[in-house]
Amino acid sequence: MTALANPQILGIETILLDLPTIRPHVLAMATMHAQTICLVRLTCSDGIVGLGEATTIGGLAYGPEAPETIKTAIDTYFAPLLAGQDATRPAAAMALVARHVVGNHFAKCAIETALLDAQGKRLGLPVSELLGGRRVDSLPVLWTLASGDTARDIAEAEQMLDTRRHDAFKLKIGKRPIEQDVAHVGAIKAALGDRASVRVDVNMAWDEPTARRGLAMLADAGCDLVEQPIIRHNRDGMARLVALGLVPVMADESLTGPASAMDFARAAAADVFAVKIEQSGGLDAARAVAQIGDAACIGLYGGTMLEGAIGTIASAHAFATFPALKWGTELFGPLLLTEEILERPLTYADFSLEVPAGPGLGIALDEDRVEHFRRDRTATQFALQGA
Ligand SMILES: O=C(O)C[C@H]1C=CC(=O)O1
Ligand SMILES: [Mn+2]
Repeated sequence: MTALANPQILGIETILLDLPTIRPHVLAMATMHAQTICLVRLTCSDGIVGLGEATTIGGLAYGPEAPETIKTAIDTYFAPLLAGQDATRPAAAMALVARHVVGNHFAKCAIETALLDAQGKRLGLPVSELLGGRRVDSLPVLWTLASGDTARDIAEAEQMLDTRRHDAFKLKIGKRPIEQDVAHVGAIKAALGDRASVRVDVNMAWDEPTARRGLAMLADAGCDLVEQPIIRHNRDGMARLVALGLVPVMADESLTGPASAMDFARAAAADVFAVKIEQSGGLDAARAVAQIGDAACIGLYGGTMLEGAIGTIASAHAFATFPALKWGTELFGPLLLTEEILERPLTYADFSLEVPAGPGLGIALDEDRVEHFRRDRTATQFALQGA
């Protein structure tokens, strides 16, 4: 078959979905009450439709893209560029995108996901097999305790342990004075004891002297891992914190793709990499981040941007191919939402998430639910009600 006869990309549709969270999710930079998903549908000339998703946290509070900017970028620049391109060559399509689009990692990730989903459906292979082959069929999943209230967090953790849903917990700190934050961590660790791993994410809220103090106090409180204690670009500061050897330090916001991974690996500026498909610029780039980390003997952890089901499963396919995953994953995004948008919900059991075995991402949307939660429909409804 010649390249010309291959199926082509016909069009790309983007839809914003607003989905409420089960409770407020309190982070240093924002408190979430809902999650907005930019859903991508990529239609090919052979009738195959690939799904992708971009999501972020708190609008523009977390990273350089928001669901609305991602939608605009895809509608205005990505879609015209990709129309008519060979749909069977996701890597070639993404190379074309890379030549014409600077940055926009989250949008690129959503498009790559849709291309891989379509190609997997076409070939009858799961995305993980297209990416070199999965090593595992399920992934350990942690839960973030971030209600803002210690007693409520302990009750939530106990319930997660009882139902065997999660036995590792990440606490969001950095918003309150350090003494209060560490007391909160200590109380939760004391309540859970050896039954659970307790870790923290500071989301860059500390300066380096505060982080030095914080790491010592957190080590005493029984904390297993400290994520991104200081600002993303202070690589040398991260290296100094790692060198203290008090508690493992994980890089998250600092990792924006393979070049940053190389930089942090060379500087020994992390004990662990939180690898995220969106922040890395896509699934392929996330795999490169993981491989660089692994080659530098840095532990790997599968991170989330609190994606919904599509982004979560795209992440799961990528993470399932990682050479190792010492620190597990945090792919719990869909569990933080009140609404299901899949025909069949994802399977969480025995502290893990199952990686689907069907073609492509291996999931299907419940189209009625998607229609119900799309922002343009809700906006129209409100406009009609207001009229
Ligand atoms: O890691 C982050 O910074 C973002 C995200 C991941 C889990 C969670 O609760 O928030
Ligand atoms: Mn983080």
